[in-house]
Amino acid sequence: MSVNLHDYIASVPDFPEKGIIYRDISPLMADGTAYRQATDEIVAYAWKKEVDMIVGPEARGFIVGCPVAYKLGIGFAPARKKGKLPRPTVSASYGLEYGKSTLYLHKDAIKPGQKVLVTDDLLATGGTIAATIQLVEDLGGIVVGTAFLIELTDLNGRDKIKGYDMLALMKY
Ligand SMILES: O=P(O)(O)OC[C@H]1O[C@H](OP(=O)(O)OP(=O)(O)O)[C@H](O)[C@@H]1O
Ligand SMILES: Nc1ncnc2[nH]cnc12
Repeated sequence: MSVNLHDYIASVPDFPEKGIIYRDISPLMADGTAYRQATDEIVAYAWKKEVDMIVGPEARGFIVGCPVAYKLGIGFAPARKKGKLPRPTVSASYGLEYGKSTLYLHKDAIKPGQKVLVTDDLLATGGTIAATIQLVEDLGGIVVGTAFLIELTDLNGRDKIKGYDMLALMKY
């Protein structure tokens, strides 16, 4: 059975605290068929790219990346927010649609030369993905692709990752 992934994102809830149109992936993740279908599409992409390792930013990059890593039998490294990782890290700061943040990756998370796929739920301004790519590259990893459930095309996040291959399952 195949489902229309857009249907799960179509109802846009208000999120007054953030003051933006918020694309909530929760309904998609809550449906096993939709979650598996979205995961399988990213698995097929990662398989073609011969990915060795997946890196995803906290928090929703984990939701997208971990099942892909599990299916391929490869590792997943979390890029985390401030104060979460216990061992030495590299870090990168970035701007968001609603604020600023910094991401951290353990220095031993990636081996130089490993082919890495970066996953996240959504590409908005591109700050998060650009920072995650920077962390991987600081450690000598090769970013062979990026994969998202959603791309918000008006925010031109793509421009921040020019030169990197990209898969977006849904565009708004
Ligand atoms: O392309 P950008 O403008 O960088 O925005 C996209 C990022 O924003 C959201 O994460 P958020 O920082 O809100 O963290 P969360 O996943 O912990 O909610 C989303 O999950 C992406 O990671
Ligand atoms: N518009 C949006 N909806 C959901 N998550 C986001 N992260 C950044 N922008 C977002």
